[in-house]
Amino acid sequence: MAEHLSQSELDYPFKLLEYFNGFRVSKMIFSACELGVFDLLLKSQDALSAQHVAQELGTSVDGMERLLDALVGIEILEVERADGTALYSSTDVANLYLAKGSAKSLHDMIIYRSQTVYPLWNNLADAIREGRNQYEKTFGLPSAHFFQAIYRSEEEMLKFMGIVSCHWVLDGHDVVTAFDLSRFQKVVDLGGCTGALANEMARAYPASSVTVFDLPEVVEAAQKHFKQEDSGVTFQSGKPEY
Ligand SMILES: C[S@@+](CC[C@H](N)C(=O)[O-])C[C@H]1O[C@@H](n2cnc3c(N)ncnc32)[C@H](O)[C@@H]1O
Repeated sequence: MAEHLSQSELDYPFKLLEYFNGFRVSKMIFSACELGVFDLLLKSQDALSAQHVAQELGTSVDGMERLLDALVGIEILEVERADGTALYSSTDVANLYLAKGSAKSLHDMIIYRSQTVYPLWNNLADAIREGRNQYEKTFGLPSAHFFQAIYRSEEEMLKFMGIVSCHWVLDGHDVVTAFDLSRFQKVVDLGGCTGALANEMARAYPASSVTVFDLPEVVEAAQKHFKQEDSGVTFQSGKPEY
């Protein structure tokens, strides 16, 4: 029988403390991404001192040293010592997922979580009390129309589209092949956004015709910024009210 959390935690609340501190771990990674730590370490051939990183990224040396040590503590960075100086380098995982530009980069997802999702979750208790999203309180935006709030500017819309694509880079192939969908000759991804999932679908089932349907401004941006040549996916736009 599965052991309940409360029973295993009675002597010492390891898990609970880990849960309480989860936001600190998230914020360390978010901040390092925003400051460009992972991009700099990826670009550099050599391991770098905190002073070097701080100078390149325009931060305090003390703050950067603390951040780098904390990232070593959670095994995202590595450290070695040379003549008494700590030199930091990225792990393969950080290079692949946290720096910009790799095929599997989750950078856009991290920035969106840091700048949009995290502030919204800061008002989680109010969301539960009131039974509605917290765009108004968090960002001063009318929240009745969810996507009007999310797409409040082109920049915000592109950020949202970036995070949607990131998800499917990780899980898209597994999702579309979890069941054999080859007997469906026509597939429409309603609200298919950038077409990231549709691309996976088209790759897995080359005999099917795959169409993405989304709002006109999203389809335009998808084709301009996220288009995958040769994917065979077609786009159609419209704005059904519901
Ligand atoms: C949460 S996103 C999901 C995107 C994608 N299906 C995925 O799972 O990655 C919802 C999508 O629905 C689209 N959408 C929202 N309202 C819509 C409407 N009235 N008509 C068409 N698409 C809409 C949004 O632009 C967005 O791309």
